[in-house]
Amino acid sequence: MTDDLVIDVRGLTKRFGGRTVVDAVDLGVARGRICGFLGPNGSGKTTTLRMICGLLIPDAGEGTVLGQDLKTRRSAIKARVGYMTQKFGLFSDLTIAENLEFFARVHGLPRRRERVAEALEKLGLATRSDQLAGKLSGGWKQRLALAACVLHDPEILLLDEPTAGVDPQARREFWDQIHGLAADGMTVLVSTHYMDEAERCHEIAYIAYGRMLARGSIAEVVAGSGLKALQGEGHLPDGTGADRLAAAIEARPGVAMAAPFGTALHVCGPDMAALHEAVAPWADTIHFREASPSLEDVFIHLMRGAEDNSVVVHQ
Ligand SMILES: Nc1ncnc2c1ncn2[C@@H]1O[C@H](COP(=O)(O)OP(=O)(O)OP(=O)(O)O)[C@@H](O)[C@H]1O
Repeated sequence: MTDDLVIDVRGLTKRFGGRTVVDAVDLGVARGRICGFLGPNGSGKTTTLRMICGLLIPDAGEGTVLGQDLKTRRSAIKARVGYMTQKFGLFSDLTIAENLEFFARVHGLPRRRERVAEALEKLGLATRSDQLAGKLSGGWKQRLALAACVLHDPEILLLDEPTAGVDPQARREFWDQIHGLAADGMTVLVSTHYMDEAERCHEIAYIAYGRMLARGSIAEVVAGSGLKALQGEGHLPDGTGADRLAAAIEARPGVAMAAPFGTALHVCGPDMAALHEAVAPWADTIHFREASPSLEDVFIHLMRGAEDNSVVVHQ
């Protein structure tokens, strides 16, 4: 194990039927880091998380989680990892405290009452402990699910789209909780489709069609994509806004994608000179300035360049 890598896996591979849904994925995450796991639907994020927490046996690959061998020490890994699934099951007719007591019992935890009290306190649930889980808003339900996942004092949290469908304020508070846990030494691997959440991670990993396509800090991933961008604003003489030129500009050579953002147009491609050339027919009246590509631009670009693995190959 590399010194402080608490997740250190290489070549992780999983096949279902004839399809390789996770294909030779390498991932290292150091203690106390929050790593965002991004990628299109069905790209293998959940499957990777399940292999890392010892729930699913990889078909190939090796590595350690918390220094424990992924192949031979799955039970030891499971005991020290908290895993919040996409549809984490809570009992709607039990209170917050009763739900936590139930999970503490399932884990066979000693000092149940104290642990529940600690989790309630740590995640800001103490004042609501008597509320029925079924009556909570989406954000509070997710917070309760998070409390249930940390009851057994895990050292790693694997969170699978924990805030899907939760409003921005509640998502922000949820992320504040995640940062609080990480500040205390928790390592977090969290899958998400939200770009603002990716930006709250220390580092990100982007997977498409089972393959890891980008890894690093946001600045590293954006720079590594080699993508350049122009931002266009203004109107043509006939009143057409820059945002309406997306299709025409995307069809030009050298343009990987063009997309409206409000009244502005975002144009991306691998070569800045080619981008300027592509927008030249409109540049008299539309003002195009060089911009940094967004993380979303980079992800869409990576995904379009990746090979679709959704076709079943029967062997
Ligand atoms: N037990 C299984 N049997 C067969 N196929 C499966 C199984 N589990 C997952 N898959 C397939 O593997 C692929 C990867 O699924 P996975 O859930 O890991 O993707 P994901 O990136 O988490 O997707 P999402 O963002 O939609 O949650 C999908 O095509 C899925 O249908």
